[in-house]
Amino acid sequence: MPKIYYTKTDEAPALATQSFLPIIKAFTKSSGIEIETKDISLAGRIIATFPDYLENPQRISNDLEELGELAKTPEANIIKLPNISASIPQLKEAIEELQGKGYNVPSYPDEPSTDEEKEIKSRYDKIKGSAVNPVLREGNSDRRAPKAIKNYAKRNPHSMGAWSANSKTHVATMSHGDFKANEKSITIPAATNVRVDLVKENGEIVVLKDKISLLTGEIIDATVLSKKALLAFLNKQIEDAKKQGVLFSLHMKATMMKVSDPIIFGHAVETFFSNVFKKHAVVFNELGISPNNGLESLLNKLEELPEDKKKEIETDIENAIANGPDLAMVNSDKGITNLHVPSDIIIDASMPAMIRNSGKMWNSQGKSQDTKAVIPDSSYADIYQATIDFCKKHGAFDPTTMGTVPNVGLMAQKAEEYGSHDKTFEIPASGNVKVVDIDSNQTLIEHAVEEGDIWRMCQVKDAPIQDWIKLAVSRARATNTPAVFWLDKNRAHDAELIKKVNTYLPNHDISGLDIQVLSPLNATLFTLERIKEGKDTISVSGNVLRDYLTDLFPILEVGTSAKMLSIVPLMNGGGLFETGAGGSAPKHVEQFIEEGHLRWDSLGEFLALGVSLEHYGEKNNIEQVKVLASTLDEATEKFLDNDKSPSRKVKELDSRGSHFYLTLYWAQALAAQNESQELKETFSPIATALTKNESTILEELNNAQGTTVNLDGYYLPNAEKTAHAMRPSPTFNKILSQL
Ligand SMILES: NC(=O)C1=CN([C@@H]2O[C@H](COP(=O)(O)OP(=O)(O)OC[C@H]3O[C@@H](n4cnc5c(N)ncnc54)[C@H](OP(=O)(O)O)[C@@H]3O)[C@@H](O)[C@H]2O)C=CC1
Ligand SMILES: O=C(O)CCC(=O)C(=O)O
Ligand SMILES: [Mg+2]
Repeated sequence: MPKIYYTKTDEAPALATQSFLPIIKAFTKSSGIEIETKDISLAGRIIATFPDYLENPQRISNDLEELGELAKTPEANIIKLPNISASIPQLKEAIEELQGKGYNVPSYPDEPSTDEEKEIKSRYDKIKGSAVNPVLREGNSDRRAPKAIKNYAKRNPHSMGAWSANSKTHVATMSHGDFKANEKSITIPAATNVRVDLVKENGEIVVLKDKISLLTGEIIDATVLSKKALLAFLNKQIEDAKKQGVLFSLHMKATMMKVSDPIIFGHAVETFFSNVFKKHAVVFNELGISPNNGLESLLNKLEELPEDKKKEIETDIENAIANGPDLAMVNSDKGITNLHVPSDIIIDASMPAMIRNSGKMWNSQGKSQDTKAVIPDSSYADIYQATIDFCKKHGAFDPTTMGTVPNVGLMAQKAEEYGSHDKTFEIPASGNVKVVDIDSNQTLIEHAVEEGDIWRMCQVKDAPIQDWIKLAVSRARATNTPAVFWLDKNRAHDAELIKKVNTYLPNHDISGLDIQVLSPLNATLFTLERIKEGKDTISVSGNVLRDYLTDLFPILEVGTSAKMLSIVPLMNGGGLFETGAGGSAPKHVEQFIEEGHLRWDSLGEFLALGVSLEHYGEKNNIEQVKVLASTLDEATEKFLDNDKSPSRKVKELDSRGSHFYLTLYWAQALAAQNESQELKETFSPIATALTKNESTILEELNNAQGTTVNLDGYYLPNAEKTAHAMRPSPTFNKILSQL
């Protein structure tokens, strides 16, 4: 019997899983569906990577690798919850926690010197950053707000901060010397292998990458960000933020862009605290401080110093903060700034959250303030500036009337920038970087570089591009909605992609469809005008814009991307069902531990399960499973109608209570339907018992709130304690156990 694979991840979604997965298993059991859990949590991935360091019973299989292989098969049916894409500080915390629990995994070597340390670092580097999604995403992305969700948002609009035409909020981005400015791109005419060389000024050749295999029709592009230009830009923005009295806030994707963006983040930290770094250069060097890991890691390292030295540096840091522009805060109560941890402010979620909040972020007093959003590379920055300008002119969007913007995203097989980690280099010495065809020895792309510049190469294969264009046409057709390819003919990579769009679109029936190609800026303007008028527009975009737009529009339209349907039709016929675009919500865990209330909204999981069951039923031609899917859809609609999403406040309905209501409505829908007698018989008594015990169950769930919760760990919480904490209603558990 084929299986459904459910992923064990991290933080809030992992907690929610402890409550929701037993429900899924109970409901699918009588239909013979086996739900297998695969551990792709950060802790799980670390443990699976170092079997040779562990005792036998501690070893676990490499579930991510297995799922990655499975994703390439027609049998794949995977429900993927958000997981931590770890920055180095998070990775180190997780390692420390595991070591404290008796796992003898090695520490992360910051500056590996021996071969053994280099090998350890290379294993950790595969776990670092966004290491899960690109492995599983063997298909392109189809993310949208189902009608029921959109209707719910129209009836129950989330709060939207008002916009003033006088807002000083703006985007600051580089005008030259960045990735956008230096991009070069070509389409490969016939399969070949290339190498990346750095030819130093003295003629010496350093091979940066010895072999990259390319397929016929693959688009490659390479570009470089100038360190000098970046530093000049950052200095200017820090000064300007202070002059204008706005918050300085850096927005990056240090997780998915795990090589380039931590370096850029580090330059921002070092520039902001330039006097401190200059004055204490020797000590910092001795302590092995890297600005790329952020201010928090720096402050932790200071603990190793004698008290007076530590105090002196801390005072210098405090002075730098006091003398600089106001810094945007991640947590003003705890004094955590935008520059503390590279993965705290992630552009896809943080920019829309700011736009939703009147264009303001939080300052150190916990008050909201106009902001300079610093997005160093200009490739995609103008979509945010355009949205800000639009809000300044027209006021905030109105969720009760606005249209929707589904996305079809080019993502498969590590497409574009998000697959560039292994081809991104901080340049060790000035010279020229060349992409050289190994067979012909011909240089395909060349850039002059200086020491400290960041050079990178991206790839996107032809088959995923064809699949993406097909998916765009099929979504446009299915919904009769205009589709816009967000591509800039003046950008080298996009120009190559536009050629493909022009080649492959005629392979499809596009009669009567409105399909356009617009630059990201014009596409933003076109789309914003339309959503304001209540009209829908499909965005068809590359991988980075997929990521940005599937938070931007959902957050404006329905309050959070966690409520989105996120399907990845795998290119070999399987299905990967992601749970909205929401992340792993670390703040939710904090609240749960402090007061026993989990505000994680599992709508994304409900929707993913619905499409996963539908896929299962259709693929295996099992009517009963199709009924499970359609009744789950009904239950989800009722869940929305009755507003049973978790509240933000303790002692009110939380994730566990919301799961109870979904269960109740699902059981009721199964009891009410007549397509499957077997399901009707199985679920009628369950529906009756749940209905009868509603108030008892709610009371039991509510009583579990209001006190601190000890899960005995963050990255690897105690399984029993977590399961116990997430299933505190004996009445509910007993009813489920009857299935
Ligand atoms: N697909 C994936 O695997 C993804 C993983 N991530 C990872 O998640 C972590 C956090 O990323 P971050 O950028 O902060 O984004 P998050 O989406 O986790 O957090 C931003 C905010 O969005 C709201 N939110 C997100 N999901 C939900 C939900 N299901 N229910 C209710 N509210 C929700 C929360 O708001 P509030 O606090 O106001 O309740 C949350 O604090 C990182 O490690 C990141 O790498 C991020 C994106 C996707
Ligand atoms: O993989 C990650 O780090 C984040 C993924 C993400 O933000 C997305 O796909 O929307
Ligand atoms: Mg995202």
